Amino acid sequence: MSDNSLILSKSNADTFCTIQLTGSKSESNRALILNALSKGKVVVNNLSSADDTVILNGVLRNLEAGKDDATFGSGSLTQSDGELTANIGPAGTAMRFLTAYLSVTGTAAVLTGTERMKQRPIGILTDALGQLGAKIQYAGQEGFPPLRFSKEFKQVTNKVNIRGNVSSQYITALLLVAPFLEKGLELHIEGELTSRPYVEMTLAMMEEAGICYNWQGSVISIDNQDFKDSQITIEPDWSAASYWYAIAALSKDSKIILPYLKAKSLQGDSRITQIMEHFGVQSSFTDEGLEIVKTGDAPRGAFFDLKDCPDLAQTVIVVSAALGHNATFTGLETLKIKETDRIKALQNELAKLGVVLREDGEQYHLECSDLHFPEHVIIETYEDHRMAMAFAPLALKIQQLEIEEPAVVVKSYPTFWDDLQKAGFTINS
Ligand SMILES: O=C(O)C1=C[C@@H](OP(=O)(O)O)[C@@H](O)[C@H](O)C1
Ligand SMILES: C=C(OP(=O)(O)O)C(=O)O
Repeated sequence: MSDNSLILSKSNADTFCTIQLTGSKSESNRALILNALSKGKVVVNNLSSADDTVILNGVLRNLEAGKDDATFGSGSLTQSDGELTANIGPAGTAMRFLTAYLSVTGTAAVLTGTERMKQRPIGILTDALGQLGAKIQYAGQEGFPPLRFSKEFKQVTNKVNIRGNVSSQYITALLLVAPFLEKGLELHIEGELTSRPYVEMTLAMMEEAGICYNWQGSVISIDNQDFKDSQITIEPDWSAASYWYAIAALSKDSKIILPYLKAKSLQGDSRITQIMEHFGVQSSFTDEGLEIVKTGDAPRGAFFDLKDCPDLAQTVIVVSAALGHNATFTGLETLKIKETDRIKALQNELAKLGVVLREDGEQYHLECSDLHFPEHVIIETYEDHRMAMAFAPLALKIQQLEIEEPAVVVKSYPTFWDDLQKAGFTINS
């Protein structure tokens, strides 16, 4: 065992528990921007404890209070040589949403993040903001963070073109600030729109905050308008729920209750209910919450398109591998620019079980003919919370599952390891 790892095991293969999940980080981070732009008219309830949310909240609260020497989670706001720097650590949504927010509010600051964040592209968003009139400079490599924002913002047009196939977060960032823009926004999305449910979530939450919009074909228009006094209540995180589906799927028998998840969710990752039917897990919404049960009866799915729910990819691919289901996946293009290159990370770690994830143009084939479960496997996590959480359920199949850098889970699900213990997993460090 290395210094920074934990060993996970489970003495029996049945899982019966009730787990209270934290709020959705996607909903929370949208709500925080709406709260800040509305000057508090939009009130947020049940904010996520995800580090990505703690960071965005910290930046916004400290900017509001005029502070310049604060740390919050793995983020900070500091002043040096007369320049204010916001460090948002690994939080993609914080980086993208703040890029739009700092631009249009004319906040002179530098926005930076982890070394990985400096490799995650942002040029599509800075170009779009440039079309609106923002003056953003690259403080490092062109097209990537860190970014330097200027004190002045003068809107020159409301028409903006943006590519839709790299990250929906660029589009969400622009939509969130649109009601604040003097001339409003007419956003023309070019090409395919990836992660579409996240854009739908943004607009639905803006509607809750009293904002009217018009979405026709590939054009979304939002006029300059005021927010209304409103309350937004954040639903628990469906991406976090997906790991409990994986645990149910790999258990012999299971009944897991996840309170407050809704059948009609704004989160596209609620698609996990349908996907997991293919792995023998059934969902029902009861008075106690979402109940997930292993039935074992599975219409074997052999093809999954995850373009609408990329954050489910690791969960679903690992479950499929562990059950020995060969399958083909599409819609995985954006995985290479997330917390790590998730395709490479999956390929490396699945190889330890004899499973191959073979790239074939836009398709990825999962080939499980050599699947085996060694007694002790070490899983690397690549600074990616979802690598740790997607592989953890394998402790139901592997006697000693060692997870490197387990603290990565804090990004979206800080109590993940505690919750596993509640569910009967044993953790040794
Ligand atoms: O808007 C959001 O809250 C998110 C959008 C998705 O990113 P992409 O649009 O880059 O796929 C998703 O992967 C991310 O975890 C959260
Ligand atoms: C991709 C993710 O986050 P982000 O892009 O916001 O860093 C994620 O949580 O899986």
